[in-house]
Amino acid sequence: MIVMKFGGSSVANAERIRHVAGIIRSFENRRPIVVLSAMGDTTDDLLAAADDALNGKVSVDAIEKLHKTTAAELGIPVSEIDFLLAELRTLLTGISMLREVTPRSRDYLVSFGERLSVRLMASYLNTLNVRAEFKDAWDIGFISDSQYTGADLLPETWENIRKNLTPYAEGKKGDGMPMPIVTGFIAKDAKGFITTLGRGGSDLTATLIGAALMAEEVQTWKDVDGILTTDPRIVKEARTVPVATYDEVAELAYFGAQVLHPRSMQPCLQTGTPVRVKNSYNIEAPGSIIVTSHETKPVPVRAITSKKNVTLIDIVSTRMLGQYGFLAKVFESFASHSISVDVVATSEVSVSLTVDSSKANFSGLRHDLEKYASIDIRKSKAIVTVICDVKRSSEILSATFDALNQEGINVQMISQGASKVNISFICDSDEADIVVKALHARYFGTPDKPGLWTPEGADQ
Ligand SMILES: Nc1ncnc2c1ncn2[C@@H]1O[C@H](COP(=O)(O)OP(=O)(O)O)[C@@H](O)[C@H]1O
Ligand SMILES: N[C@@H](CC(=O)OP(=O)(O)O)C(=O)O
Repeated sequence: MIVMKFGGSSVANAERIRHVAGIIRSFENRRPIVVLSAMGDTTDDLLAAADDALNGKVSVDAIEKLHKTTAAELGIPVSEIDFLLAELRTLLTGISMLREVTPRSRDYLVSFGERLSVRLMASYLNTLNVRAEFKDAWDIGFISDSQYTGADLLPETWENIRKNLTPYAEGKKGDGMPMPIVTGFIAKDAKGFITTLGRGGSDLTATLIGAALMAEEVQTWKDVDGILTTDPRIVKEARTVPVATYDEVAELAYFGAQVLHPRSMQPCLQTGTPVRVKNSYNIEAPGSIIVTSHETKPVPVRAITSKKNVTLIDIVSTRMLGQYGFLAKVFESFASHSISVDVVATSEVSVSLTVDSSKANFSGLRHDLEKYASIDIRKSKAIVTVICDVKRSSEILSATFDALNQEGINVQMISQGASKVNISFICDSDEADIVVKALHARYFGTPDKPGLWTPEGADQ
């Protein structure tokens, strides 16, 4: 049994859905369980519709048009999705009348994307004589806490998945059991309210199902040839990383690579279930396989990623010079304002750290910290992270600083050591792309100049 997850870009319209159905059929002998995201940019469109509704405008026509047109082009009766579209319109009308939307309502609203796409795919597969049945994730036991817009799945989800999907997983082709087409990204909390797992959360739905059922592998199908050496929108020569470890991919995702959801590696890391990243627009490409660190050899540099819009905070002790407990007090202040920290560099009397600017209210924090320290808050910074073999850090850092020096870039902070697979640098946000390009060129080369290493780790 395998799990096949298709992201929004892979199911963006009727033609893509037909193409994906063909991919699913080509794997029918491996007893696939399919996880889908919303079609194309539907999640963003639903969030935009919520904002319009807050201003009194119910704008669901484009979303309705996309899904109704897709149903018609696939030869599916619109009745399969009509009731969902009607419910969506009612919800948006309600939001426009109330002029308010809570995180809970926002989750309810965005859930329509995945609920629509699985109904379309299941119906279409049945027209191809592939017995398929859509499953809203809560129908197979996805239960989460109530942290709306960023919910954590509860442990009982694992057993629920086994109970609900093992009969299918252990069945055989032709036994009449319908192929589950499961909504990614969404779940329900104990009170029965719909929750979402954080943007990009369909990857986590897929890896959890794969881990719970001990699948042969989890395939995540995207619009790129696999995990690439960096974001191809920054460096178009980015190359496919053939193999990576769960830890490397988790750090890559956490530090900005959109390609996989930051928490999605955890379940398969626990069970050792391989994850394969494939391109639904180029099915011949081998993709990337994600395995445990015992199953692959380290390479000097695996990939580079960047995370912009971070804030660098420098904190220098005034009254606690040399006294233990300074750092504990600092982190206690951050915790009391629910601000999570990304990268840290410390000395006995000072600490520098980065936080995600979009999530932090600094006034309360500043008030706390200034009781015992002087602080300097610097916004519009970026973290550039090199996923690498830190045992070769001297060689990597030498090449890195030489490349940055040539670009006239001054690194404002560096962090290495906490993680065994990453070195992070802080620079200004508007320098981040220059840094990524310079490092990618130095490590992997450009069309007219070889770099130091190949993505497979060989010296060039
Ligand atoms: N290191 C990387 N490797 C591959 N893709 C990356 C990387 N960093 C950023 N990306 C971007 O992530 C996108 C794929 O992620 P996503 O849009 O979530 O796919 P999907 O919606 O199909 O699941 C790619 O189109 C690419 O632009
Ligand atoms: N549709 C949701 C969930 C998701 O994972 O989407 P995608 O697979 O397209 O990244 C989102 O946009 O966040």
